[in-house]
Amino acid sequence: MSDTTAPEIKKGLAGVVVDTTAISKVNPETNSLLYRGYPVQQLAAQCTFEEVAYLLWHGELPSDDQLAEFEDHERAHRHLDRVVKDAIDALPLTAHPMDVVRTAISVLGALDETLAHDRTWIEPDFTMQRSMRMFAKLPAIVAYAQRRRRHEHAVEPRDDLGYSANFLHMVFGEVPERVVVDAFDTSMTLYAEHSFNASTFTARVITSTLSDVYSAVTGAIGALKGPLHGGANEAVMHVFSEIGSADRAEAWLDQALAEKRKIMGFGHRVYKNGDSRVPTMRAALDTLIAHYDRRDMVELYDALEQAMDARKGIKPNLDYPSGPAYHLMGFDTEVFTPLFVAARVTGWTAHVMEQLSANALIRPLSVYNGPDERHVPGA
Ligand SMILES: CC(=O)SCCNC(=O)CCNC(=O)[C@H](O)C(C)(C)COP(=O)(O)OP(=O)(O)OC[C@H]1O[C@@H](n2cnc3c(N)ncnc32)[C@H](O)[C@@H]1OP(=O)(O)O
Ligand SMILES: O=C([O-])CC(=O)C(=O)O
Repeated sequence: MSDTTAPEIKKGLAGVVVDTTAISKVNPETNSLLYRGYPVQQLAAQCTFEEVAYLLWHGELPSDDQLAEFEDHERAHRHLDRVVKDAIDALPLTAHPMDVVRTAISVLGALDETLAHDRTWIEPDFTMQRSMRMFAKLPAIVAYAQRRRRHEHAVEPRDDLGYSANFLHMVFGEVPERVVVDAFDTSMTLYAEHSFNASTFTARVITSTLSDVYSAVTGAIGALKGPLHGGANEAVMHVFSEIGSADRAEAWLDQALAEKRKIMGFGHRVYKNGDSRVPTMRAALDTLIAHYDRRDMVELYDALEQAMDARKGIKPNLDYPSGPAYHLMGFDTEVFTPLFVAARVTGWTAHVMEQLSANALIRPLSVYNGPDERHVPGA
């Protein structure tokens, strides 16, 4: 008898609702994104990234006192231990910065003595403290990764600077003008959180086994690296280099589509009419283009966007404006996705805490389509 009850397979879990979350709401119908109820555009305009991190972890925006205490903690944990620097130095200079960042987070976990001694790592206090440490140290890790590639010495953090100004100081050895710091801070807020995307889901799967928060973040970094997810911001810059100038965008696109290539920085699993974060990041990119006097960049940006809309009706995602923005700020292309890590560690760890608070092991089913049962000769 044929099986008439074969389960429906949802490839890529497309359209599958797996849990609830109170951290963010992605709404493709209204093209909106809320963090804990607040529109992300308002957070980007009114709040620092530190305030956004506090909101994601605690559910509410901080009072002045709470923010001061939070900033003190963040500033106190910015330094990178010699052991972590040594571990990074053991890697070849050719290692991709995403691999450097993933390794550094893994090393931080291995150095955490609590993990060696007991299983309190699933307790909320432990997870919150360690999330803060990773959040505070990631700028130093990313800065170290870029400066090392350039054969430059490490720059120590400054505790008189906010998160974004200090981040840029550690990468470039100086604090850039306000317009650059603001654009960078905006990008951090926009990248911070996006419900059950692939890397966040990875973090939740790892957490669901009652593993620790470092392991969850290490795995999430691996998931983010791929060009269908966070790796797209780096890939956008490679596309821009391939195209060269605005007048070549249409011909380049026609050929790329004929070769069935996916155009990096376009399309989204959830948003089908444009990514809610793009207008805010595009506005930030425009301020950078004016600041650095790079009209050529926006001409190429617009030409490819218009050609893609005309050919496929597919809109840009957040990685499309972020890639050129980070390029103008002076980051190496390979460091773009690590910047995404530094922002998204807030969202990932908020999800780790949410998962732990109402845990169920994540373990879906599959339909077997391999050979029928057979026997090893002689068995
Ligand atoms: C921050 C982020 O992570 S945002 C995502 C960043 N990733 C990228 O920019 C990579 C490029 N984009 C893509 O590959 C896809 O749009 C994804 C992976 C993001 C989403 O993909 P899915 O939801 O699985 O949509 P899917 O791949 O099925 O696309 C539907 C159709 O649109 C096409 N399409 C979607 N995105 C693109 C693209 N960027 N370039 C060309 N065609 C595309 C697909 O080829 C497919 O066409 P078909 O129906 O003729 O086969
Ligand atoms: O939501 C997604 O699938 C990808 C994305 O935009 C993000 O993680 O920011």
